[in-house]
Amino acid sequence: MEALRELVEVIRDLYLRGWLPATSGNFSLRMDEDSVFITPSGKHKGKLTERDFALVDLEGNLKDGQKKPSAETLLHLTIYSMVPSAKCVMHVHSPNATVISRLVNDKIPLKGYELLKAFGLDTHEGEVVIPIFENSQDMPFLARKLKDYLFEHPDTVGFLLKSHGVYIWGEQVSQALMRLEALEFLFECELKLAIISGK
Ligand SMILES: CSCCC(=O)C(=O)COP(=O)(O)O
Ligand SMILES: [Zn+2]
Repeated sequence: MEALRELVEVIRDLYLRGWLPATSGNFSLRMDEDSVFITPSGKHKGKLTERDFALVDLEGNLKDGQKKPSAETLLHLTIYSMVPSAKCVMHVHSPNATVISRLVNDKIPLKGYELLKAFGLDTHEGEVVIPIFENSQDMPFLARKLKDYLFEHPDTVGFLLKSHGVYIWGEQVSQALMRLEALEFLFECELKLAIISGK
């Protein structure tokens, strides 16, 4: 399947960028109303193939085979249920996302950047807010927090888990990747500005 092949290539590339160290990160692709391909838990992301993906329904039940879906499957499924346009979800442990999540509380407002157009804004004058949730191993708890937030803020484009990493989604693999690259760049800019201004 073309989109899954494309996603596997993207994952390898992101691994080589150093955004998926030590088996971290997870990725999914919505196939139809009730089927999602998701990366297996604990697998090295530089060596993944299309055959490694688990197929689950929107409640996280395996639809076939014996694969162990990502431990963070519930977060992917919450995004698909709350953002019907989302067809691909990416989660990485990129350095800038992880560092900025530790430095800032609650949310990161991104304003004035030309690259905000990656999120569908017409001009640099708009604002994109990236919320930061406390990290937790309790996925149902985290999924409830995320669901409540997305209900209140339906235009959300992604979020951070504190000291953990970033989640982003898109209407197809290429849009999710573009938005991930844009966010990582904007986080790097914000971190550099914080260093320069001594904040
Ligand atoms: C070794 S990374 C810790 C788990 C994690 O945060 C992650 O992104 C990967 O979890 P998965 O179950 O999808 O392999
Ligand atoms: Zn993670």
